[in-house]
Amino acid sequence: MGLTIRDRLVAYRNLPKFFSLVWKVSPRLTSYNILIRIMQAIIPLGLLNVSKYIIDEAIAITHNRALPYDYLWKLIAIEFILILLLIILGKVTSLIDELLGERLTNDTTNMIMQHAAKLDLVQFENSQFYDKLERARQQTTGRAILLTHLFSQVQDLITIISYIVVLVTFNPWIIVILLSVTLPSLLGEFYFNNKNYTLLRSQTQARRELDYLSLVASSDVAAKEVRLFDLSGFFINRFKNISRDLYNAKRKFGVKRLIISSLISIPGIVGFYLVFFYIVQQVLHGSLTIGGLTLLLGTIRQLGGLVQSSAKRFNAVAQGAIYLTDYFDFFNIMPTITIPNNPRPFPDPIISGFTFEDVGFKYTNSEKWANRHLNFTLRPGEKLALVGENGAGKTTLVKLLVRLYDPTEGRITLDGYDLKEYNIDDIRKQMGIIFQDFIKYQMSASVNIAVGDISEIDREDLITDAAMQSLAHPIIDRMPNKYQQMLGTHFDTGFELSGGEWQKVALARAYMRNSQIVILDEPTAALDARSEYEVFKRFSDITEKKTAVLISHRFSTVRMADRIIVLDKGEILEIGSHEELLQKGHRYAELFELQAAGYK
Ligand SMILES: Nc1ncnc2c1ncn2[C@@H]1O[C@H](COP(=O)(O)OP(=O)(O)OP(=O)(O)O)[C@@H](O)[C@H]1O
Repeated sequence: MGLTIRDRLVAYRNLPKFFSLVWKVSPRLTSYNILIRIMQAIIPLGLLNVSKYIIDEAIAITHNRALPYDYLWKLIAIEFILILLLIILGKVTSLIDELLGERLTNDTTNMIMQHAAKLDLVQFENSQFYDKLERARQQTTGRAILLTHLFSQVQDLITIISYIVVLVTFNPWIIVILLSVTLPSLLGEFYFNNKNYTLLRSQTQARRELDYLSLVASSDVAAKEVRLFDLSGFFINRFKNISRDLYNAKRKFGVKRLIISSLISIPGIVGFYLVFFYIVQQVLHGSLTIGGLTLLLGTIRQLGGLVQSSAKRFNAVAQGAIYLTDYFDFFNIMPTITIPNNPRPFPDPIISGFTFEDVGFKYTNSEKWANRHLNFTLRPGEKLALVGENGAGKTTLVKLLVRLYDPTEGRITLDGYDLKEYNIDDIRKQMGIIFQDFIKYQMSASVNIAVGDISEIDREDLITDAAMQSLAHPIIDRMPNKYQQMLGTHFDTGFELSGGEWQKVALARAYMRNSQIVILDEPTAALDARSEYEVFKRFSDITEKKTAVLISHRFSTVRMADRIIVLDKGEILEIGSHEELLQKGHRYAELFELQAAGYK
């Protein structure tokens, strides 16, 4: 899809907002930038004028040798100073642009991170939202380039206006003629820039695939499979085919552009020589000096170049401005899970527990109920296990409990009051939770544990204690740098752990937090059976007074819980203790027997 002139103009409306963003990043650097650019914009005209006087004075001296040289030397000195100033100012602007650009990149990235942290999980699962976030994020360097383009554009416009004033003062017709003859090539420039943008946009998917192919063929993650399945030839060929198509499309477009833009530049050249002819006539008639001739010709030549480059930049600025729409839109997205004005204090200790009152939940992008008709109470101090087949709704239930989502129907109460009446930060503070897809932070072992309660990052004793409880301590103790050991493979000094070892480290996070509720959503799936048994045994000893919810597919673990909820297609099928459920002889008993038989 190409950009219409209207799209471009609409996008330009983002620019004042963008400017105020830049201003906020650094009012000082922005003011310097503007001041220096205004100077840079006016100096070229000054230079052309000084050259005019130099030539006229030099000619006057050749006609009359008796004239003093002082004035000529002064003019040359002024020209020298102006040129020097122009060069230095150019370098200063580059530096300021670079500094301001870097600060803009950092500040906008920071703002995106801050805003993203405020938003709800639900929003991250909406693909349109995610696209917006991704585009807002990816365009960070684009915004720094846009900044330079924008300032350069304003600078060039000032120079263009100063040139037009000179020409209009001499003869307004010159401008009329020049503009009309350069119009075709100007429009051509717009047309081809737009086509080029459309071409690049249409190739985005293919280019992304190229990036992906080169990544897969050379990444550490895929190296094992690529070798074993002998896939490198396949990837390389695919890369070659796609890149050849892209190259051909680019060449075809480039050649067409070259031919047409050469043809339409002819009227401009003819027009220029008509004006040139007219100006020379004026010199021959004595109404214009040689210096005047050079001033006018220099002005016309430079004006042509400036108009062309501004036209090109107009497009670049418009494209940058279009991406700004994504950026500003992203900040208009507000969290849907809100905090009440006068939140209730979180009970400490919890008295009657969490009650699910006919709770149902549907993900926004799905028609299916992930949970439905949930009615039960999680009592304080209770150890509750959730079991059920894949997709039965165990994780969703836990996410509702910690208010990562709000129920679609029904409500959850805590000590008799709706969970929505409490401050969400308090709820989260009181929950130590580890999910099955926990994050393996490419940071030190110590940080990997401290994330459980980041405010205690300096408390080595707490971190070690937590590691002892989750059985991670012996693993960390064996590593060369112990708790300061960088984990993962991303950095040179990193030490990769096995899946189960990572889980033990992540589990320590739950012990870091001094919370009333602990939730373990299958963070032990990669542990061997003995480790999982030990982890949970310890877990129930240590969390004796705490309320705990655990999700596991291993019945040897599940049976340790006080009560077990069996979920099926999002609904509660059975609820009771291990013995009660076995006695009932329904699904739980059936699944338990099935697993036990496997071990016989
Ligand atoms: N982010 C999501 N968007 C849409 N549907 C989802 C999302 N997450 C889960 N679901 C759907 O909700 C249902 C319940 O998923 P949930 O993750 O709660 O199951 P689970 O019991 O924890 O499964 P498992 O044992 O595989 O971890 C599934 O059908 C799943 O496809």
